[in-house]
Amino acid sequence: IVLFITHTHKRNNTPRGPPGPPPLPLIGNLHQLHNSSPHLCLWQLAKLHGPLMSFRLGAVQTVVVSSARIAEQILKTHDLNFASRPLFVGPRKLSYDGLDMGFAPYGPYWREMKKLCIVHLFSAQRVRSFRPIRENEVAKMVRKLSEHEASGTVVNLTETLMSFTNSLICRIALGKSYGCEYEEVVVDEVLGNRRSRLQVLLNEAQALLSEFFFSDYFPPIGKWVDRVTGILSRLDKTFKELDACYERFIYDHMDSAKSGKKDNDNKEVKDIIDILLQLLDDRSFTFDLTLDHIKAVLMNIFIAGTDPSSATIVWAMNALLKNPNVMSKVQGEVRNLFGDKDFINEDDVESLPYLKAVVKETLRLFPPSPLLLPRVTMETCNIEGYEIQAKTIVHVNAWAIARDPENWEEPEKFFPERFLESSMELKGNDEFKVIPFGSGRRMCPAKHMGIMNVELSLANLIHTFDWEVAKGFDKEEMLDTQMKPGITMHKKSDLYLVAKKPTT
Ligand code: HEM
Repeated sequence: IVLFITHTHKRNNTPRGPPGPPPLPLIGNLHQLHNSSPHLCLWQLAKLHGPLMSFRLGAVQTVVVSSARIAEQILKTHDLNFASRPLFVGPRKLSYDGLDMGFAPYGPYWREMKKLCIVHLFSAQRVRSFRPIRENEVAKMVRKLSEHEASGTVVNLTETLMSFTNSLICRIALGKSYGCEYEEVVVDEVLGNRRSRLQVLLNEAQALLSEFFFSDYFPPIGKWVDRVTGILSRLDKTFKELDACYERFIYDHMDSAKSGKKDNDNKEVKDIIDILLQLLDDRSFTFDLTLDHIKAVLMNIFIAGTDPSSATIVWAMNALLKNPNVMSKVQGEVRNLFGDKDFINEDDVESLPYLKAVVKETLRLFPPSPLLLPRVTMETCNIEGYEIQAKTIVHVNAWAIARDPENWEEPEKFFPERFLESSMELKGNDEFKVIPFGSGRRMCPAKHMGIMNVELSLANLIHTFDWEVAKGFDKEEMLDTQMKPGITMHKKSDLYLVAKKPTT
């Protein structure tokens, strides 16, 4: 009786956690999520349980935020307490035990690594220095597409854009496109398009970063299950191959620095490895920079730098093909101003407000990281009267927030005009209605680079060509908005299109 009374008293006086769906024994709410689009399942659940919802995945307590008001609490008011990341099995391995910037837990090491990245890799001056590479790679892509246009052959635009962003990031990070020297793999059965081995490895790493590892959710038996399913050996194999690639890139740079010959496509522009190798002798950091730190940063640049940009351009083209009025308005803007030019450069893009609005509207409706990257609480705290325990995993559903009818008129409509009338810059620090780059301390440090990649390539794609869905493909099916599973939200069906010379 004494135990019963003490227990009941304690329970009545314990602050309440956020509401949520009742968990099943052992698995919790795992059965309510499916891997291909967890943000959609969580959005539906949030409609029933509210914008601050808690649930359990195996042994892991999780909270999901689905409104701009609560996102502001998490990413601004209490940002410090929510600034850490959980180091799950996949990210732990691929980030050399959290030596990178994206997956490292919050603390003195992450702060120092962030300083290094912001000052040396993502500063406005550094991003400007990569401009010739961006313009050169976009021009190369347009030349390739012109060959298709001249011969009237079908283009897999999704694959073209993946290769473009991969090639761009290779030149920014490594000085040249290494990928092609590795064995190539056919990835497109219809047209026989191929991807370089490096691209295939990065895609595998991307998949592994969001794969379900039992060890993360069922600690005592999980490792054993992961061994049996083979996922741990898949992770090990990908890690070893990628590690060998990074090592080769770094040693090639060291060799050419010793010999004084720059084996590079970039002429005067310093690439990311050049910059990081110079920092090896810099004693101003609180830790000794090693090759593993450089490899971990390279992983971030490759994974974060390639997929979100190509996914966004694909979603933008998909939306424009589905909305011909918007397509002709944005093409009108570009062609009226620059009709006589062969190439739209980065200065030209600055005078295209409607194109910029199209990119913002794309990022609102199709944020490439719909749940941002997961956070973990450092201490127990109180949000809107609910207690959130320390070590709770937190997902911010940027997808749901950007479609909330409380904040957006006709939220499902692709309507770039809504951004012409507002000064919203997707910065996230004062506007939480649309946060494709996250916000607060862990916000994307390369927002400008990401937006510039998307705006420049989109401007040239729609300026140089008119686009149609290729004959023999079902238009409705191809332009649907289904997504592939993964840490970045890619469109499920590839865009098979025909590029044509503009008629007017
Ligand atoms: C359209 C393009 C891009 C989008 C939409 C995007 C989006 C994001 C998002 C949502 C996050 C997590 C933010 C949070 O947790 O609050 C993030 C983090 C990050 N992004 Fe981006 N990103 C883009 C391009 C890039 C590029 C080009 C790079 C680098 C070359 C990059 C590097 C990073 C890094 C290093 C982080 C981790 C930051 C940290 O945890 O401290 N991103 N990005």
